[in-house]
Amino acid sequence: MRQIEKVGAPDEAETACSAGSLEGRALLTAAQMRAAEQEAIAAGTTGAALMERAGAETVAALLAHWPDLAAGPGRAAVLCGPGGNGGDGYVVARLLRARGWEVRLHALAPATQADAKAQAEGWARIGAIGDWADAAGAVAQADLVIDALFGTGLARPLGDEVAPVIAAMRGRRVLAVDLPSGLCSDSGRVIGTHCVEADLTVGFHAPKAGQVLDRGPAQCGALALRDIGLAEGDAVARITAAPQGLGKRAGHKYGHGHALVLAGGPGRGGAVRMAAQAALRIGAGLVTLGCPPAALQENAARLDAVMLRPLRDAGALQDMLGDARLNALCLGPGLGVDRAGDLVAAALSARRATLLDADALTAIAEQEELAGQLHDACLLTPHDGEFARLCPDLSDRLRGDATSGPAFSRIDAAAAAARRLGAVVLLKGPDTVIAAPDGRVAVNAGVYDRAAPWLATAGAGDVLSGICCGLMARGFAPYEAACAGAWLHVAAARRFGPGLIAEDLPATLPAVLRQLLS
Ligand SMILES: NC(=O)C1=CN([C@@H]2O[C@H](COP(=O)(O)OP(=O)(O)OC[C@H]3O[C@@H](n4cnc5c(N)ncnc54)[C@H](O)[C@@H]3O)[C@@H](O)[C@H]2O)[C@@H](O)CC1
Ligand SMILES: [K+]
Repeated sequence: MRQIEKVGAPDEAETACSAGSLEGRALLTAAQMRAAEQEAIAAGTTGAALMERAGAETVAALLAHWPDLAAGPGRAAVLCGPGGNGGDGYVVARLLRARGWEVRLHALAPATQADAKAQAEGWARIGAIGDWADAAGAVAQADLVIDALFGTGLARPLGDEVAPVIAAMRGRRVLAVDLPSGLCSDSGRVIGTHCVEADLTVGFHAPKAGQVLDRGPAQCGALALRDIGLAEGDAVARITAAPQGLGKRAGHKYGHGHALVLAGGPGRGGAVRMAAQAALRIGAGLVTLGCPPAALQENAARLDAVMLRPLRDAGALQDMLGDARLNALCLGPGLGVDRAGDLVAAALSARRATLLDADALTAIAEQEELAGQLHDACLLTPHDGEFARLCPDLSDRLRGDATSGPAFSRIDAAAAAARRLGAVVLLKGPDTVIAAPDGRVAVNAGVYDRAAPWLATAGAGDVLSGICCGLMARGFAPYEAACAGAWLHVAAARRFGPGLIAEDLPATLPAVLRQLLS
């Protein structure tokens, strides 16, 4: 994935957005971006001034990103669409030309938006607006391609007349203004089939959801965010940030919570043992692994600090939960589909903080009455396949072809699932989305981080479950535990780096914590 090589690569200083600089940022939809623009216009600025600023910031960002282009002028192909995005393109063309660049500009369609029209007229006084039929030729000869076809106003698939021009971009440096054309600003999905693949995307004001979700990072390349003087308004989600409150007071281990992690039969305990260790590492005072008697010996041979309890069936779990000090439960990894339903029912009736993953999610998907017992102290951590079983209709909308914008997004899907299930949902992926039933949504944008590919390893998700469960034992509410857990999970992977296997994640947590708490 190209953006991962770029961000955090040796040229990091010129790359405006790494995972670090996106942390905590508000994510906007196209409608929210338009509202911020309208608010600024109502407060006295003009659309023309914003467009001028956007164009100037784009040029500044490209010169910062590619110092060799700053050293001397080259040849640019500027591709303009009919709306505001095209308007930004006309500004960029004028500014590059003023710096001595040879600029060939091609309009896909005449400018129709008022400010863009004025910019197009201004450009026409100093340069030519070439035919679209010649755009591919100009692109093939350019040192730099400026994609200013469509931004937040993309409403339908790009026409086939764009395909040869996109094909000609191969091997060229491509800068997308605001968004790579063809990419949906709200979902990060490609509308239709054609989409520009940029090396650098210069976004304005705030990151857009589509820049961090789904195909967004791959199509955007590196992301440079530039201020254009708008005020912060509503946001659809936030990017996760380094968690607060992980320091520990001195005191008895029971003061730091007691997590119960349930395991399946012999030979199925690897995932659960990693989850239990992660829960301990993240600071739960005590962690007990409950497993069928036949698996006790195997687990005992591989665990020391984690306590073991035989747990024959759901009745035994109910008895065990008579101990109110067991304040967080983890059901899922390796549990076994045969036993999962009864155990999940017993766990849910105790109404403790409960993490549900893997086999526990399958049981909930298959037994409607279990879904009805979910409560707001539950955290569900499905990957895409599990999500499809839990909420097939939402998954279908997410996976179906996107033919018009804005398309249904992973944020929409996770938020709808959280509302429907009445529980926190963490939808796993390179762009993990965490949604609470009260409407809060966060995105863990590990995609802009070199750790992401190393996290695609067996058992990594089980460790995430353990981290989140450990945090819930420590008293974090499920949504906060999920946000912190997802962040810590990526931070551990980033710290460990290449060659990571799931076991390394719990072992790396202390170093991550040390850095956070220093
Ligand atoms: N919202 C803001 O605050 C600012 C927006 N600016 C720029 O303006 C852009 C948004 O402008 P617009 O809302 O005009 O949207 P766009 O410029 O993205 O395009 C909208 C126009 O394209 C047409 N269209 C949509 N999809 C099409 C398709 N597949 N094929 C052919 N035509 C299609 C629409 O009918 C409309 O005429 C932003 O992306 C950004 O680049 C900047 O100038 C700065 C300020
Ligand atoms: K664009």
